[in-house]
Amino acid sequence: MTAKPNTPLLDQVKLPADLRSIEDKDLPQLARELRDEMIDAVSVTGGHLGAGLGVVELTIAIHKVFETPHDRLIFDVGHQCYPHKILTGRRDRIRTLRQEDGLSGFTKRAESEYDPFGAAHSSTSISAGLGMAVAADLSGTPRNVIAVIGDGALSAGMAYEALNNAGALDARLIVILNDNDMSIAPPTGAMSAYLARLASGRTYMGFREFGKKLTAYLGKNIDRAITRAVEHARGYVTGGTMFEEMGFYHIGPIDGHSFDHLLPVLRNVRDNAQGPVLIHVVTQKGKGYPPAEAAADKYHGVNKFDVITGAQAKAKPNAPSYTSVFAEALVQEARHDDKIVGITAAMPSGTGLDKLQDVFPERTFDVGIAEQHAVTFAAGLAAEGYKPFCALYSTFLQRGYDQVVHDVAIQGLPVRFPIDRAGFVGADGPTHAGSFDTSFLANLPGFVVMAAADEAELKHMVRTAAAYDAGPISFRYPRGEGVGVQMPERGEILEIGKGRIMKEGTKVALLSFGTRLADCLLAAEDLDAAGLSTTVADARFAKPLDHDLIRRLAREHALLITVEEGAIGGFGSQVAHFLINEGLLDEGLKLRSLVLPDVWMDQAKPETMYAKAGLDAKGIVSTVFKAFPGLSQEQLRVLGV
Ligand SMILES: Cc1ncc(C[n+]2csc(CCOP(=O)(O)OP(=O)(O)O)c2C)c(N)n1
Ligand SMILES: CC(=O)[C@@H](O)[C@H](O)COP(=O)(O)O
Ligand SMILES: [Mg+2]
Repeated sequence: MTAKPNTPLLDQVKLPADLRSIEDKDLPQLARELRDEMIDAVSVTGGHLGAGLGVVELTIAIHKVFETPHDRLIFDVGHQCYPHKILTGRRDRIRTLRQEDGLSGFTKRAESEYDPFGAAHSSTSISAGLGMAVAADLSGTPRNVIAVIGDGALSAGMAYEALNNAGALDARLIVILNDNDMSIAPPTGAMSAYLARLASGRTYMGFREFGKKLTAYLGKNIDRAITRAVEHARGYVTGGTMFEEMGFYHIGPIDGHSFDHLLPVLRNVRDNAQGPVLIHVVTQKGKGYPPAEAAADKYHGVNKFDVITGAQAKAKPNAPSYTSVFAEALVQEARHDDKIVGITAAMPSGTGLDKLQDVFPERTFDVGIAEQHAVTFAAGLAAEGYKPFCALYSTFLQRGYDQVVHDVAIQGLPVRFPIDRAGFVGADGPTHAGSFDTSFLANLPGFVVMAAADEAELKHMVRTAAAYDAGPISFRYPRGEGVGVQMPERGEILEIGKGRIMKEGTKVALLSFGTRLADCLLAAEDLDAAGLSTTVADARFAKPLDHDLIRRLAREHALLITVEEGAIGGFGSQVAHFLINEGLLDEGLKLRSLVLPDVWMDQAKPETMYAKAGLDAKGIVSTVFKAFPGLSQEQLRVLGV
């Protein structure tokens, strides 16, 4: 296809097949148009911008050379997939990105045949790609499988498990390492230094050019065994890369923004590769958009913004964010106790540990995208008398669960787990929802499990966790801003296992765990007005439970409802289990447990998601109404149900 006069090339590309008829020489023009389209789209949707800008040429080149979707293209994390989505039939929906009923912000199987594997959690692409490559071998299906993984994602252990296995299986898998020398923050760890050496080694490049020409020549004429021998020999001359030692044919580094580099290498690999190949491309996160290029975070995640100036829309917060309250409270406690250390898994700004890093850099550790390691690293510190705050988003804590059980809980080590992004997170959708941490922590013997009802409670829980040395302790809090309550200068130390009564009633008891407390208080106003006198209590602890409080609520009310921003198996289940075995249900108490629904809820505004889940004031009132079918018309009118 040659560009029609006065018609943007991008308008002629509905699917990659259209792209493949564009001449190589016109691809830079297509890249310019694609980059502009993406910038414009994200300026109105917000989302992940920097990563996608860095892979515009790479994405075009891959779809140009490989027969997607027959050839499988997997993006690691998937936050860089916006160019891919625009090129694969979703341009018309790209401005619905990360919104209710809109496109996912990550790759998603259900969304397109061009998304063979969903992502969002990091470092899964090589494993999934290897699975698909082996499936192709087993089924005798000639197919290329390409996994695009970033340098940050390559700091996770899972990536090495996959590289190790791929090398052993000698599978026909193409791994493209997208090295932009950035994670969300600048990368940490020895791997990023190693990659930097690879990307800058002139001598290495010189020897490699000669070695590659020789290998390529031999590779065409002699079977793979010889080629591998030569490759190995080359390694001795040029100091083979770690990837080659793991059985990969390593190509690069090459310029990931140059079609002159990308196209011949991809075509050569497509036509000649027999075993696993790793192509190391060097790109720039935020490429082509000066405000992103200039930003420290390369516009990794942005709000809506002005395309001309790059200025991001900043909603005026009514209250400080939970993350900032946590960060300031931790710094405050760290000033009082030099045993307090902070650990993040590549999310310093997201968790707020960058604030601790500013004040106590020597007591703050960014271990890379390595949650498993983060947890056991914290356990090692705790074993030596330190007070580690291992700050992980709820969803990412899932990655280190066995370490929580095996290395922390069984040994009763006093690791502190600040769990941010508890409950629905909104735009990131089901992959990032913090749904399960209460369920998977409150069942561990010896664990103390807390949830902050508001930002003042969060300060108390940071102080309590800092003071608690008897074993592991966690406290969860949601994404976004607090409720605007008065905050203490410094948190108080809470009595472990003790909840609090917020308001007294006589007929209905609402027992909240976490920030649904505000909705419980609102619901109680309506219930009181309808003559259903309602008690509201804040449990504060899912473990140990406040047995005295629960007994009292059970004995003095007709209906007890537990409310939490977590899946079944968490706080409500713990309470129900206690009530059952205490015989407190034998006396006719009505019990209801409000939890996150047993479905993967797609992205929307969190308040919309909670309303859909029946976890807002209206949903709580409705639950009471259903528990008392004999309500009068007047009561129903007052309840608005
Ligand atoms: C298991 C897990 N931990 C943390 C994250 C948060 N996260 C999303 S993208 C990212 C950085 C990825 O860096 P890289 O792979 O280099 O991609 P780039 O943004 O540079 O293109 C992180 C830490 C995640 N998605 N998954
Ligand atoms: C892609 C990824 O996993 C992170 O960028 C995540 O989206 C950050 O979430 P927050 O925006 O809640 O910090
Ligand atoms: Mg990177």
